Amino acid sequence: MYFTMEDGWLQRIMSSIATISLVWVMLSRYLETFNLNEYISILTSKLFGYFYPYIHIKFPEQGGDKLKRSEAYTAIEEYLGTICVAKGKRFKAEIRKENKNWDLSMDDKEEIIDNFNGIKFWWVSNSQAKQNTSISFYPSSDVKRYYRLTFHRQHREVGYIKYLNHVIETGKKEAIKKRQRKLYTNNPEERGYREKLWIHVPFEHPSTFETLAMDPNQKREIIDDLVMFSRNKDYYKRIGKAWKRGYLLYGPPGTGKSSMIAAMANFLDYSIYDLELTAVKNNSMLRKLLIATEGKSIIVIEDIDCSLDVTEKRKKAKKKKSKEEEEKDEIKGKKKDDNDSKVTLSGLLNFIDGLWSACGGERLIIFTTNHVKKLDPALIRRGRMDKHIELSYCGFEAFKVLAYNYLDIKQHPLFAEVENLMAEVKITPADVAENLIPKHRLGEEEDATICLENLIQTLVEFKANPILEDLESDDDDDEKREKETIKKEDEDKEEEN
Ligand SMILES: Nc1ncnc2c1ncn2[C@@H]1O[C@H](COP(=O)(O)OP(=O)(O)OP(=O)(O)O)[C@@H](O)[C@H]1O
Ligand SMILES: [Mg+2]
Repeated sequence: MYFTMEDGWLQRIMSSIATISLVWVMLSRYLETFNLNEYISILTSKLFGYFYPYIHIKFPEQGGDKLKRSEAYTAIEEYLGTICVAKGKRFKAEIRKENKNWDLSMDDKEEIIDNFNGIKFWWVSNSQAKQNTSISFYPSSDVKRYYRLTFHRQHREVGYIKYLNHVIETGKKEAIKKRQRKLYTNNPEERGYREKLWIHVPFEHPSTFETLAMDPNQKREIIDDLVMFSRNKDYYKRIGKAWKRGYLLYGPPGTGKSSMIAAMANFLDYSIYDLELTAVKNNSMLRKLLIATEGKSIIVIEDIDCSLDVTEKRKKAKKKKSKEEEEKDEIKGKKKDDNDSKVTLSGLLNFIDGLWSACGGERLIIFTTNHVKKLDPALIRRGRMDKHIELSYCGFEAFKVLAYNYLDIKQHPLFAEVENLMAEVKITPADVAENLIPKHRLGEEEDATICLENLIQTLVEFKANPILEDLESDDDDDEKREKETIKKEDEDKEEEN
C-alpha cells in the first residue's frame, strides 16, 4: 500500500491532531495534579481585578441566620426610598394607612446613582429565583432579593465606613419615622415559611391610658413601670437580664384587660403579636413564632387558662386517672388527643424565659386570665411574669373617667348617688360603659342625666340581684366541674369507640 499526494496531506493532518490531543491530555493531567486549574482561574480574576477599578458589595435580603430579614437590607431599602424620588425612574408605590401618605421605593432592576461628598455610588436592586433542591407540595414563589452597591476603589475608605454608616443611620431613622404599628396573629395554616408564620393588619385600637378607667394610683404605677422598662436598655444589659418584661393581667370579664394591652401598645408605640396558642402545633413551632417577632412589640396570650393545660387542678385530676385506665386506653388503641395542641407547659416556660426569648429584645409578654388562682405557679412566678396587675370591678374614680370619656362631664348632681351605690355593688367597667352611651341624641345635659339615671337603675338591679360572682372564691366548684368535664370527655370517647 502506498499514499498519493492527497494521502500524504491527510496523514500529516491526522498525525498533527493526534500529537496535539496527546499533549493536551498530558498537560491537563499535569495541571490537575498541581491544582493549577484553580490557580489559573484565581490569576485570571486577579488580572481582571487589576484592570477593573470598581468594588461591588452585595446586601442580601435574608440575613445569615436565615430566619430574619437582614437589618442592613431593611435600612438600605428605607434609605433608597428617601432618595429614589429625586434620582430614580421606576418605583414601587404603597399607601400607608396611618398617615395616608404615598410610600415610594425603588423598583426591581432599577439603578440609582447617589452622590456623597462628591463621590458617585451606584445602587441596583435585583433578585434571583431561589434554587429549591427539596421537593415540596407547596408552590414556592421565594426569590432572593438583594441590593448591589458599586463604587470606585479609590474611594474605598469613604465607601466602606463613612458612606455605609450614613446609609444605615439615615435608613433606620426613616424606618422609625414611618413605622406603621401592626397587629399580628399567628397563621393557623403555617407551613414553616417565615413570612407566613404571622399575618397582620395595621394596629388602630383607640384605647389609651387616658381613656382607661381604673384606680389612678394603679394607673400611675403601671405607666412608670413601662417607662422604666422602655428606657432602661443599658440597665438590663448591666444586670445581665434579657430586655423583656412579663405582665399578668387578671380579673373578671369586661374589666379592661384587652383595653389595657392596647393602651400599653399605644403608649410605647409597640406592635402587638396576639398569639393564639391553640393553633400552635408544638413547642418547636412556638419557638419559630417567637424568633419571627420583631423588637418593640407586645406578645399577648389571652385567656391563658383556656389556651393550654396550665391549670393546677386539671393536671392533678388527670394524674388521678388510674394507671389501669391508661393501660385500657392503650389496649383499645386510643390515640392521645391528636387534635390537641402539643404545646406543653415547659415549652411555654421556655418561650417566656428560655435562651431564645432573649433574641431581639425590647418585648413585653402579656398573659390575661379570668382565673388567676387556677394557673400553674411555675408559669406566673415573679421573674417570669414580673408584674401582676389586677383589673377589677368599677370603683367611683374609674367611673369618673368613663363619665368624662362618654359624656364629657366631670361633675353631676347624680354622681353622689352613683358613688354610694358603687361602694356596695360589683359592676364591671364594661357594664358601666354600656349605660353611658346615649341611646338618642337629645342634647349634652339631657343625655348625661338619662344615662346616669339608667346607670343608677342598673346598679340598683345588680344590688338586688348580684349576678357577678367572685371568680376566685369558687375553687371547689371549679374542681368539681373540671373533674366532671374530664369524666364526660372520657365517656364520650369510649362511646365513639
Ligand atoms: N377599665 C376600662 N376602662 C375603659 N373601658 C373599659 C374598661 N373595661 C372595660 N371597658 C370597656 O368594655 C369593653 C370590654 O373590655 P375589655 O375587652 O378590655 O375587657 P376584658 O377584661 O379584656 O374582658 P375579657 O376577660 O372578656 O376578655 C371595652 O371595649 C371597653 O369599652
Ligand atoms: Mg379581653
